[in-house]
This record gives sequence, structure tokens and C-alpha cells, in this order.
Amino acid sequence: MSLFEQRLQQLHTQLLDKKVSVAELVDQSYKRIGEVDGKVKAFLKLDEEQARSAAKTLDGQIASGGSRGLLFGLPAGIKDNIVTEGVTTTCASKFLSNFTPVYDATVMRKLKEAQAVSVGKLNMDEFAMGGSNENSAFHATRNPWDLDRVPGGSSGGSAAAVAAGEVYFSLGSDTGGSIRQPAAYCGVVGLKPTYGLVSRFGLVAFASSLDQIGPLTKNVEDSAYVLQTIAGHDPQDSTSANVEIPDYVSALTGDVQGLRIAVPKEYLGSGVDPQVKAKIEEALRVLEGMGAVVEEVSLPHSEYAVAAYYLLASSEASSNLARYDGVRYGVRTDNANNLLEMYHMSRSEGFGPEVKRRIMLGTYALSSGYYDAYYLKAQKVRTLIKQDFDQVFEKYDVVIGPTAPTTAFRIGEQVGDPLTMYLNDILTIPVNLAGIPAISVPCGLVDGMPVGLQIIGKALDEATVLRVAHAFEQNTDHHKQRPQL
Ligand SMILES: NC(=O)C[C@H](N)C(=O)O
Repeated sequence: MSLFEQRLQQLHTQLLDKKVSVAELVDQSYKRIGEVDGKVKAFLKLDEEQARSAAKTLDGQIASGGSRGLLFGLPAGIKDNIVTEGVTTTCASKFLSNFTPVYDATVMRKLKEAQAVSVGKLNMDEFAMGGSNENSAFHATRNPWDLDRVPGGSSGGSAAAVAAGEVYFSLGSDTGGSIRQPAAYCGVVGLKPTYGLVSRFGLVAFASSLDQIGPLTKNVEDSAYVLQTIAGHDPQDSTSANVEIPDYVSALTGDVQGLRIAVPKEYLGSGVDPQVKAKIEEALRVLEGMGAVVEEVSLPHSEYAVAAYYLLASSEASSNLARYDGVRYGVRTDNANNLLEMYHMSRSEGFGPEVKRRIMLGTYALSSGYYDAYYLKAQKVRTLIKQDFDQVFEKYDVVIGPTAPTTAFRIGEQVGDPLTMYLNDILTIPVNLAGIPAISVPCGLVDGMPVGLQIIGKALDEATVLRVAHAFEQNTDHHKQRPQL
């Protein structure tokens, strides 16, 4: 059995008892990557030298009885929009193929302090724009459950690497569903924390009012451990919440007796695959059987979420991506004759088609004359969506539905149809607009492909989200199923 099948606590006991070394864990990671990554293609960059030297240091610390961090010795993969000192951070864009950061993102610093070992950088949709990994400028990642299907996105590499057993856990980022949707498609656990809980310092900005970093793991308990490590106030991120961080692991009581679950009728309506819907209903019955109370509610503004998101996220992106000019950042064109041509050609050559589409949409929505009709209107819709959730949370502890309307689609199936692609996020986007936390946990297979159950909570109430997810996991075996590679 792979060492990565064990829970974090079991692995820690073995490390402490010297039954296994960090060097062996890192070995196992690279061995598995060697075996399967030619097929899955989750990685953009491996950092073997640095990982092996970190393993040596950590094993030395065990030998001398030194202290152990929360994630001691665990091989991790990092989405390639999280900056890593001395290791290229490309955002899967040709434009940033030459970018080697001189500092670590706050989450990287925290992972290092907790003594996790980064083995490499993971593929994604360019600048996190996409839901399939087909927008990576380098290559498409494949779903470990069916190599002809997408892993989801934009954190597709992060989800596929965990599902394929290449790393123990990974970090992704979620702007409109980018952790939860790939987690659902690949049959792993993906958590998007409350906006502001995890520092965005060193996360390459896409849509700054929505972006959050979170963990992808094989089980909920490990998700709680990684969240414990990366959450917390950071003076370097002005939107970071200055709140006390609870003990997420001790919140996993296994008890949902009397818990009030709201199921929005909009989340199980038309557009949701009937077989996916059946899996969600099965999961709700499991929770009911454990003593939870399940009731139908309405989130009436849900249908406007995708439209509002694509205006707001694209507007923010058009501003954030203005910095890529071939001077301060980015690969500069060789073909320009003057300064303006240089800006123009560097951007034209450097960005892929989806990034260009969003920059154009965002620039249009922000331009004078259209600002009120599009950007401002979308901001108002955002408030209405948040108020929908506020009302439901007055009476209920969590909101539950599917993470995505279908299972993973085939590679190539939706590339020519951006609108269909955007609609895959219809159930995850409202959560980002409201700034609240949500987790996706495996809840069964449909035609051999994983389905994700989405559990949404109140702002800063990750503890309840994790508790419900963990209780569900304890009473089911879905999270133990693995793809055959
Ligand atoms: N970035 C995300 O969270 C995913 C979303 N599919 C987008 O393309 O914007």
C-alpha cells in the first residue's frame, strides 16, 4: 500500500518511530511521478534537488529529537500561481515562463515552517482562467480516472496529483470554483476557505476580491491539518482577516445530530445531471440518518451569479494583468520597433485566447459609459447573492448541494464553447461572490467518474463545514476509492 494512503497522524507516528523516513516519503513521491505523470501530466516543474535536501535536513532533526511541525515531512505539490522563491512560477502562461520569484508566498513560508516538503509546481489554466486545464499554455492535465477526460480547473494539476497519489497533499486557489470543481472531478477533498482567512500575499492575482488559497487532500482530517497551517492573519495582505484561528482538527467530532441542513432547490434543478442529483440525494439521506435535519430552501438570485462573476472577475483581471507589459514582468517580444509596439506585441504574443477574452470583457465593463450598466450592476447582484445566503444562515448551519452539475467532461468537448465552460461553475461561483467557505467531498461514482458533494458554511465557520464533511466521510467509503492508473 502507498504510504500516501495513510492519514497524516498515522504517518507522523511512523516517522517518529523511525519506521519510515522523510527521504522515503519524498522518494515515493518522485517514484510515483515517474510512473504516472507521463500520462496524467499534473506537473509543470519538479524541484527534486531542493526537496531531497529538505528531506535530509528533516530526517536529521528526527535523529536529534528536534521538534516536528504539523505537516512534518509530507510531500506537497503547489499550484503554479503561488510564488516560490527560486522556483519558476509561470501561472501556466508563456508570458511568465521566465519568472523566478525572489520570495515565498506567505502560504509557502507557513508550509516550510510546518516542515512540509514541496516536490514541484502544478499545472493550471493560464492565470487560473478556466475549468479544465486546457487553457494551460504548456499542456493539458488529464483526469486520473479517465485519461480522455479533463481534471477540472483551474487547479486541475493540484487535484490530479493528489488523486494519482503523486503527492500527499497540494495547494490550489479558488476564484469561482477552482479548488472545488477539480476536487469533485478527480474524487478528492477540496476546501475553499472564507475570503480573508488565508493570506493572498504571493498568490498571483486574478480577481483580488474573490481569490482564496486552499488545500486538496485525500480526506477531511488532512484538509483540517493543512488549513490549520495556512490560515491566519498576515499584515502583508490588507484583506487578511484578523481573527483567532480555531482548532479545526478537534472540531471533527463525527456528530451532526440536530444540525440544520439547507438544500437550495436551485442547486438540484434543471441543468444538473439526474445521476449526479441522485448521488447528492443519497448523501443527504446519509446525513439525515445521522440525525441532521434536511430542508429545502431557495437562493433566488443564484441564476445571476455566473453573469455577475464573469463581469466582476474579468474587470478585476483586466486591471491586475495590466502589469504584464514585457518590462516589469513577462517575456518581451523580439519584434517591436518602438515602445508602444513592444507593449502591444509582448501582450499579444504572451497571453492565450481565454486570458485575452477576459481582459477585453473586463476592460469593456469598466469603460466609462458601460461601468454603471455592467460593473456596478454586477456589484449589486453580488450583494443580493450574499443576502440570499445571510437569510438562509439565520436558520441553518450549512447549505448542501452538488459541487458541479456533471462529472468530468471529455478533453476537447467544450473548448470551443466558453459559455458552456463557464456554466460548469454555476454551483461554486455564488460561494466566492458571498465570500464564504465551502468544501467538496467525494460522494460516489457515476459511470466510473467521481461526484463531489459541496458543503457551504457561514463566514469563518470552517469548523462546521469540516465537521459535517468529516462526519459524512466517516459513514461512507467514497473517499477510499482510487483510480486505476
Ligand atoms: N478561477 C476559477 O476559480 C474558475 C473559473 N472557472 C474561472 O475560470 O474563472
